[in-house]
Amino acid sequence: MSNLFTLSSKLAAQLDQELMGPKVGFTLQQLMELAGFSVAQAVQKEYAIDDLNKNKKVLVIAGPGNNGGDGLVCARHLKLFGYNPVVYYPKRSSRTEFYGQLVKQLDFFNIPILEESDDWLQYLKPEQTICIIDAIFGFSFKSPMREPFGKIVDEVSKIDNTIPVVAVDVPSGWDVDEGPTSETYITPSLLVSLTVPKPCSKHIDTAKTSHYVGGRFIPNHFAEKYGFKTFKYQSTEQVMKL
Ligand SMILES: NC(=O)C1=CN([C@@H]2O[C@H](COP(=O)(O)OP(=O)(O)OC[C@H]3O[C@@H](n4cnc5c(N)ncnc54)[C@H](O)[C@@H]3O)[C@@H](O)[C@H]2O)[C@@H](O)CC1
Ligand SMILES: [K+]
Repeated sequence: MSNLFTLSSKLAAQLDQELMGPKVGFTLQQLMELAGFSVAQAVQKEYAIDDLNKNKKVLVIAGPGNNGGDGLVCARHLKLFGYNPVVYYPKRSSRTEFYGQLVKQLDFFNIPILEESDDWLQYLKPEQTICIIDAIFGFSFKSPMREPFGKIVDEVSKIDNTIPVVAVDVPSGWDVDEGPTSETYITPSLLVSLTVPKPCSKHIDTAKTSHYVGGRFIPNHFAEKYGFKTFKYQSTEQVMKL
């Protein structure tokens, strides 16, 4: 296990609340835009488009909360980067009007959005798909997993990384603090931790999984309050390989 600095699920939620609280004043929209943008940038670094894969898809699986929202934003940026994203969004968030707006933006970009009953399994074939974005659950996941997500995670884990899986913030099904302890979970090829890695990321197998940090939106004095230093991102980069 690495000696990487990590922030517990409780503190990550507290940090998030503080950023969006009255003193700091970020909106969820702002942070999600940067989070989704950074994941798209990590995908571009690890799975670049070339002549062989340019017609393939990127399957973005979006969950019901803000991790899913990061996936919706990421899909839009991937399209701008030249990829062909397809979004599987089985349980749409009705938390705020904002989610409806994100969906409208995907329509505007002609990005297909599959409903729960649509055939998303057709994209679980290496000849069809460059990579899969796991934006199902982030730092608020609590086991056991309810359907339809248990079946979805099972299907993705069955393909055994014949298509690389990119986990947004936390690999879905992993306990945020304890790691892969539940019955079904994603084993990512790439993990993009947002703001700061969560304790579960100490359980990734670094021989098989690349680990990036993204979500470049806090100053050092704020990071220090939570016991860490901001990461040394290069120039205008939105992600850094750990
Ligand atoms: N400061 C940050 O780091 C930021 C984090 N963001 C993202 O927000 C995520 C956290 O978002 P949320 O707090 O909305 O939580 P999540 O997106 O992790 O999950 C919450 C949703 O999952 C459902 N859920 C939880 N456990 C479940 C289970 N066992 N079975 C089925 N459904 C379950 C909940 O009902 C809720 O709808 C982070 O991981 C990150 O991806 C960004 O969007 C914005 C900035
Ligand atoms: K995830």
